[in-house]
Amino acid sequence: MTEMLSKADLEARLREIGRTRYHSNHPFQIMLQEGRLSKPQVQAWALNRYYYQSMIPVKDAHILARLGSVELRREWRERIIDHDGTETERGGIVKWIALAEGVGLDRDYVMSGKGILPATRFSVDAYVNFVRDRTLLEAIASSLTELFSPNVIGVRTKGMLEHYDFITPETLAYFDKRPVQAKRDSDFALTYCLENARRPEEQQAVIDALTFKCQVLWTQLDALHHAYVEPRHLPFDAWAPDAAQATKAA
Ligand SMILES: O=C(O)c1cc(C(=O)O)c2c(n1)C(=O)C(=O)c1cc(C(=O)O)[nH]c1-2
Repeated sequence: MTEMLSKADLEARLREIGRTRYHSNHPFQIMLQEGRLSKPQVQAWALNRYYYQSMIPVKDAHILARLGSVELRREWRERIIDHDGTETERGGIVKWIALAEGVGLDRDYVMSGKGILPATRFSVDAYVNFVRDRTLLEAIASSLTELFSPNVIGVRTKGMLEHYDFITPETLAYFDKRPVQAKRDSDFALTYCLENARRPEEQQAVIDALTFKCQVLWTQLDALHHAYVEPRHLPFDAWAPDAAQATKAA
């Protein structure tokens, strides 16, 4: 890109990436929300996504350490609090464990990280490393997928409650606060990126960071689909639906 885009044009480019590349378009996501997955396939999703959830505050701590003002740090630290919680309020990580238990997985097994797909680990670690190693602008831009998450969370939650008899509102409590938090966080990140991408190369870096992050999310669903839907090639050491240690005794 050689031309400088207006802020409105850069925002339009970012929204177009979300429209085409966000994981809301992934076949596994569509099967999940349409009730076309079996219980073990939903369990595999919950188990693997725990690793993503557990690493979000770690990647946000990398960003926090690089923010140069009290105001920016105060804003960003909310993300870590949302996931880690406080003495009085459950955070997202604890709520995700409850979700995993709610679909019948054993909490210690989920927290151990054993049995997740290698591609889950590789893509989540790639996200954390990207945020650690790239510029602050790219690190912040890589969170912009959250511009698109309120919509997919709404569709997914509604669909799961409608279609699966083993899913209750309590199980999905993780998602209750996410749309509001995601809107607050992504509005802030978008404003930051639009204001701080002051050269064409920086604008391109923002676009590339969002594209990369869409790939991080997409790869996780590709891996689930490959292992648990079609062709069911289970990698060595991955959780198998009948693995006794992973599911609660009835
Ligand atoms: O349910 C979803 O589809 C979804 C998507 C995303 C996202 O777009 O990265 C996040 C979340 N959920 C989420 O719960 C969350 O805490 C979160 C943090 C981040 C981030 O990159 O900082 N993305 C997401």
